[in-house]
Amino acid sequence: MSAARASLIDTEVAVRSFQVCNLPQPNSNSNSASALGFKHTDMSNNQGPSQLPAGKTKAKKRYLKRKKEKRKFRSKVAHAGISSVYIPEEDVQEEIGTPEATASEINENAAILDPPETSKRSKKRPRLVQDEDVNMNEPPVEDKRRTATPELIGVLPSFPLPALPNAPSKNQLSLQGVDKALIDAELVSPSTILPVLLGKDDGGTRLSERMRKRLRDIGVIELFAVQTTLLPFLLPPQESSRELYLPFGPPRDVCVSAPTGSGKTLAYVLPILEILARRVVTRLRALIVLPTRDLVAQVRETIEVLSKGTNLKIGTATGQHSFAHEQSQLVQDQTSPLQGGSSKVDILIATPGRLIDHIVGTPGFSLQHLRFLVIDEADRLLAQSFQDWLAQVLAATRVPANGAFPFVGLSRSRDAGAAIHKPASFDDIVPDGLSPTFLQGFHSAVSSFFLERKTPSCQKLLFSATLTRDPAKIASLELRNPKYIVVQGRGKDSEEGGILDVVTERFSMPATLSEHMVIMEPNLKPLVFFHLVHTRGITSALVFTKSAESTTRLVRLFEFFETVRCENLSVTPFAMRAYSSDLPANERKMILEQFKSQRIQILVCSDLISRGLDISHVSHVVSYDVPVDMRKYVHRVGRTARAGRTGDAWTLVEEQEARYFKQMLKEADHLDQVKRLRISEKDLAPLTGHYEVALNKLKQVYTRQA
Ligand SMILES: Nc1ncnc2c1ncn2[C@@H]1O[C@H](COP(=O)(O)OP(=O)(O)OP(=O)(O)O)[C@@H](O)[C@H]1O
Repeated sequence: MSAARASLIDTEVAVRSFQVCNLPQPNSNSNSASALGFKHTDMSNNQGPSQLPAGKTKAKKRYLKRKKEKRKFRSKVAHAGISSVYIPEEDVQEEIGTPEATASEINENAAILDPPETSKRSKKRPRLVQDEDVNMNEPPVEDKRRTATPELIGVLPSFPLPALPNAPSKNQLSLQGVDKALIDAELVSPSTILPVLLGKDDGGTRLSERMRKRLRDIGVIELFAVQTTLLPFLLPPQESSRELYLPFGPPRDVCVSAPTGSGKTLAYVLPILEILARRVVTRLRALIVLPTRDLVAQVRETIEVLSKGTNLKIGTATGQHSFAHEQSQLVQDQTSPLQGGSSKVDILIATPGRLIDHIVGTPGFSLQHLRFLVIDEADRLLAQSFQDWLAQVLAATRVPANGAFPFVGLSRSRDAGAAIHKPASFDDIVPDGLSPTFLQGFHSAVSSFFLERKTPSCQKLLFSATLTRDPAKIASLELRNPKYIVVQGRGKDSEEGGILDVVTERFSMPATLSEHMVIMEPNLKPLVFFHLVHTRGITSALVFTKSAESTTRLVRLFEFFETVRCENLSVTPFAMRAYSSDLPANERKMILEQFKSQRIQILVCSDLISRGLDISHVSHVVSYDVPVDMRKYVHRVGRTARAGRTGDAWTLVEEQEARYFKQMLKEADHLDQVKRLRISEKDLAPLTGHYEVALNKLKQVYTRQA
């Protein structure tokens, strides 16, 4: 069969299918057939019998006769007013040449299939789109560029014009890539407090009767928001169900962001003491890491006060004493190869440097039994990478992946890995504890139901007023299903705002803090400071400078000034002292004691003590030199207005620094909170004479030194 013939057959098939559907025939068929050179009888014209070939067959005659009868019948029907019978001419014509099909059969089929309206419509052009194709839910969008006929506009579907998607909001963008746990943080209002009740009823605090009594004894009558949130999370409801270790349901780690002075220390100290109070044997079960010796001493004091009557032993490792002395204070037995170490303390408070020294170099010092690992001032400690302290501490709390016994203490090597993971023979092992980490070490050697692999129960608790959201730093902590708790400060009511504030590192401030800035010429800065000291009712102030040199100069100038001012007056000069890391430890301790007992009214220091230091009576904080970043600002001003007390913070800003400082506050969404204090020359006039004398005296001192 040639391709041309195949094409013709296809054409005929198409024509038939059109007939069945009663659609008009495409005219092109006959044209295409003739164009291909085939002799083709054009059946589309309504030709009469005269055009038939001369020799008629019987069938054709019969057909013509019937056709004639049909015409007669049609004209009769028309006369009778019956117009609903449809007899398509085309169908009749098509049947010519197919003698089997009679005109009456065709006529019958046509009458059944097609109502008269259809016959009219079939003559029209087929509609491109049916009405029901158009989505009625969407209003048609008029495309003015199209020049369609009104008929087409009515029937064509309308598609929305392309448009740019809505840009994500700034808030949405801020949350992108942020740890899901942080987005799901629990937001806590500072007003969430609980009373500390005496007697059987714990008032929802989950604290034991003994602990509540102890708190009342030291004047704590209610728990602050961060404490009321964390205690129920860390303490099971029943005292009797407080297991030391949870090998089959390891606890979740916790990250807490709460303003300065909001009571974060008690929030971790109380649950640690409550859980460890059940221990029988002394092991190192809680490790608290802090960035400075001063903070270690402060937290130790708090724990000692609250742990009275529990028999828990507390130790510190800060490097303040000799290494050998610390070793003897921390480890019972430095000679026996005890699997879990042999600790003299239940709770160790340490700075990271000295802690690593003990992990690496103290025989019998082990973190295998650790139940709590607290990292206070977490953002600052995570920023410290010396000796890779965090990785070493985490490694010391778990068993190595190869399943070797975690054997500690016999190596004095400086290589921590060697000390912690040194494999030992089974004979060397002297089991002395049942912490999950300890038991994990046995798994590879002894297969037993009782020694089936347990999950370490070491729970990490992170705290800061300026918690980092840096995913890399958080990842380095290897947190287990962490829960974030965010205590909102002043003016942070909305849920979205609370999380966004943490995510965008806009830190909360205590609600009781008032903040001011004074912008002045640089040469007037000391005089402005002296003016504030004498006119703003200072009783106890912390003053922050940018360097030890700046501290020394300010203290000397102030001493000269006070001497001159008080010469002719019967008043006691203000006592101001410098507090810096250059001073020997015991002198620093003494100065701090004098400040705490208010024998010194003004302490001038660097950012060394801007974090964590808790001195309740500090009425004012002065940033004599502007802080370099918002974190430092938050911690400096946070030395006042603690635990619900009021406090004032002033920042002295030299004219050329004003733009930078304001921008820093603006970026932290905090500019509105810091009011500008204007001090005129008239205000300063009463002090100018004394100031000039003091300045000259200082110049003489420096000239002599040079
Ligand atoms: N429930 C309480 N009732 C009364 N005083 C409390 C309570 N909880 C804590 N305090 C006191 O509030 C002060 C601030 O507490 P803490 O030092 O723990 O604050 P912080 O949140 O750690 O502050 P920072 O971030 O500056 O270190 C301390 O003097 C503490 O004794």
